[in-house]
Amino acid sequence: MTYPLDLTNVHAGYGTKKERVEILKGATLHLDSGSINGLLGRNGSGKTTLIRVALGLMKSTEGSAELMGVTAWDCPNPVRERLGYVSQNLDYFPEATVDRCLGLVGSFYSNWDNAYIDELKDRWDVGEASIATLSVGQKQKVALLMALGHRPDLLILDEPVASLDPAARRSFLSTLVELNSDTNQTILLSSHITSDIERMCSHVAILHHGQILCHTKIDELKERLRVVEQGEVPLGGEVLLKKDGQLWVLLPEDELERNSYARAPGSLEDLFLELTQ
Ligand SMILES: Nc1ncnc2c1ncn2[C@@H]1O[C@H](COP(=O)(O)OP(=O)(O)OP(=O)(O)O)[C@@H](O)[C@H]1O
Repeated sequence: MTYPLDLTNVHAGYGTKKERVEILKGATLHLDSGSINGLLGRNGSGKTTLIRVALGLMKSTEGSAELMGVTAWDCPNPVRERLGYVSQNLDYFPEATVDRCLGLVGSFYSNWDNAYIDELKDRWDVGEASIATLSVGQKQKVALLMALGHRPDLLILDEPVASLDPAARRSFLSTLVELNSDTNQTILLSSHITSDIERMCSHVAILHHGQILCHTKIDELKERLRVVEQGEVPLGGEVLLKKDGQLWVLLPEDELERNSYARAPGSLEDLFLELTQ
């Protein structure tokens, strides 16, 4: 099966052979086509590093990273054209105006949709100014426009809404959900705002200690996660974590009614904090 993004047992880190820090230690993540995935992890857990490997900007030392079935590191241009990416670094073309900047990026793509960009500019209230004079939130909007104009099949966003005000954040996130339902676009979005992830994503992936602790539908995670004693994992239960002598397990459907299991916290934020403490 070919996934838009397929990471298997990825190891990656920084530094020289002598002084190396391993950040990803066997991370595995397969994104289903058309899914919207929130990537959660504590500060410094390696979300940006995982995104760099996924995009072929950084080479893994072990494991494999594939985009649409081809190795991310050697990804050919026709596959790259199907990607959209917004990084945390927003200092693109500071001397250019917004339109000049969008025009330049658009000229790289044969399918750039100017009408769509104009519509989004109106919707997000993006005016004409030189990039250098924009606030961080305004720059973030321009970066998002640059990533959306060619309607990519896979959109990877590294904390895209961190600097947007609540109104702009909602508007942007609902545009993403619309896009996804119109075009079956696959989205990976890292964010610390768990309520946003809960509201707009179908799936959540939690990165912890260099591995993807779980990657599940959010509803299922909230419904099926229970704490069980050692030796009590039911058949078909998926152990996510061992903590304080207990196991955090995704129960199979037919075990949900048993009362002997302690229910995990209800909100994604509480759950994330519990899982990664
Ligand atoms: N270019 C680099 N060289 C050396 N170390 C780096 C580099 N980039 C990141 N790191 C280190 O790798 C670790 C993971 O960083 P990364 O940016 O991937 O985490 P993150 O989960 O995206 O963090 P945040 O949520 O704070 O944005 C951190 O300890 C960071 O200091």
